[in-house]
Amino acid sequence: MATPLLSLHDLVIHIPERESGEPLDLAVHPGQCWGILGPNGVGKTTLLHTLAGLRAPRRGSVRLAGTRLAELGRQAVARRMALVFQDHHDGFPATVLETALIGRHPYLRAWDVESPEDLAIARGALARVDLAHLEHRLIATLSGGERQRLAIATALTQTPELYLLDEPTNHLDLHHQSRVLALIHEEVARDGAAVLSLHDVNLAARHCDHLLLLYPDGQACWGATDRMLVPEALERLYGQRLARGQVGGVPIFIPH
Ligand SMILES: Nc1ncnc2c1ncn2[C@@H]1O[C@H](COP(=O)(O)OP(=O)(O)OP(=O)(O)O)[C@@H](O)[C@H]1O
Repeated sequence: MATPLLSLHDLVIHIPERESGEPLDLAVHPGQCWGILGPNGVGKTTLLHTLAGLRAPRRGSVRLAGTRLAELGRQAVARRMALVFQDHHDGFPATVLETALIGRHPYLRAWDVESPEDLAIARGALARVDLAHLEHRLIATLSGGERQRLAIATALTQTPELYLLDEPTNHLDLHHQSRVLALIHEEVARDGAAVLSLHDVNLAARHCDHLLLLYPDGQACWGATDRMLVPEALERLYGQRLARGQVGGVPIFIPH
């Protein structure tokens, strides 16, 4: 099989107050969309930060396209991997378009200015998340959902192969939840890959082809979505009884 875009080797993430965790050994290949599911505080964000090389694991390693993350420079990583994390800090008063253009920085040298092509890529990304009409707005004036869509647009502007997204549907209305997950699908279908944490099992069932379940005691299991969506496993994951139904051939789970 071809080299995976991302691979986890004997990886144990560092959760300060947890003694141990099951080592993760899995590979994310082009064309795959992986969902991370688990209750609050289980380590979804910590895992994504570790996969991005922003936090050291307790044990094991992460490889990006076959090379250990630790051996790659940040610019090389940023050309292949885009991150959408939960905290959006305003560094300085920037417009929506200026912020999306940050996605082109991995391709520019120190004193380069963005080219017309960079501008076209950023504008195209803003249009894909329905933000084209706000390109001149200051980001401090955006709503929570608009900020989240801008973060997605900035990642799209980066034109990476791999997306790491922490709760990408956060703050989004129903239409934009669907829209953003469809966009991720489009990127994955172009030989990309995505790893995203989600709180909504039903979105995961519909949009992810592989799932990683993280349990509070440090246990984990992973595999193809249809094998992972077992009601008993999900009930144990969340400590919540679930009723299962089906819509259009896709399972749905409702707390009861
Ligand atoms: N700097 C820190 N010091 C101590 N504990 C920490 C620190 N950072 C994170 N933790 C703890 O590590 C655990 C995992 O946090 P993480 O944010 O990865 O969880 P999560 O699964 O993303 O949660 P949520 O679903 O609530 O977003 C939590 O119990 C959190 O309180």
